[in-house]
Amino acid sequence: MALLELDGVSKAFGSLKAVDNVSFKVEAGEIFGIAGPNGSGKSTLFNTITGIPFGPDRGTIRFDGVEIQKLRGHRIARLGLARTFQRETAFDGLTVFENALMGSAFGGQQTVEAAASAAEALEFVGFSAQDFGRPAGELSVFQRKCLMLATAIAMKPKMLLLDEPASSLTKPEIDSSIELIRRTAARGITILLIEHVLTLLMSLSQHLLVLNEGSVLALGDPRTVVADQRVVEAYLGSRKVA
Ligand SMILES: Nc1ncnc2c1ncn2[C@@H]1O[C@H](COP(=O)(O)OP(=O)(O)OP(=O)(O)O)[C@@H](O)[C@H]1O
Repeated sequence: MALLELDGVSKAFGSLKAVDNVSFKVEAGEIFGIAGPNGSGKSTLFNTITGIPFGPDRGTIRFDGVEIQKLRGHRIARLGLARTFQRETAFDGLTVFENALMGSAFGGQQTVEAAASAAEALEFVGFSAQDFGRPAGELSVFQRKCLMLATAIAMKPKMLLLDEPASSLTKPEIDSSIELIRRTAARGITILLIEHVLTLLMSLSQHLLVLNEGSVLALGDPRTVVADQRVVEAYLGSRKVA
């Protein structure tokens, strides 16, 4: 049984079909990539899956055997589905540790366990104990992305939805992100990943889905998908993908 299964999922804003009849499956343990041009519906798709801030208008979403398309965001999170956002979101006035604690507490853990998971997740993404007391507002963009990831990992999710984890990063930071996502998957967390940076998608994903104008344009092995002429025309232009 797939860990996540979408069947005919749609979401419209007025007459704009932002997500249009999308179906796919993500198997437990894999890294599944989603690409597509600006405005193709990637973030809206994540929103409909997580219920944050809204679910789909139509279609079925099954996570770990449970239909979630009508559940509220916090219920979905507590089933083990966590997400990060395109823009680095953190509570700037709270410390690094308090931010991660928000994740483990939101995930439903009690005080002692929540503190331990927060500390472990922060160390896992590269924070030292000295960083724990720093205000999140002091962090660099890369560190804020790491904090957002740690906050999600502290929830102890079965699956993590990462929305453009490499945006606004330098090449060495992108390489560090690739390594971090790989290590996160090695913890047994299934990953659904939206990204514009193709090197990241190509080096990490076992399956790649390309959205165009809200619909699935191509789905399959990443190398086959990026060689698909429709994908080249819609998304890659004339750029060659090594
Ligand atoms: N809350 C909203 N209200 C109205 N229209 C929206 C809303 N959210 C998204 N849209 C529209 O839905 C379409 C899909 O947007 P979405 O942000 O999902 O695309 P995307 O593929 O994630 O784009 P990008 O790569 O630029 O982040 C766009 O035309 C966008 O303007």
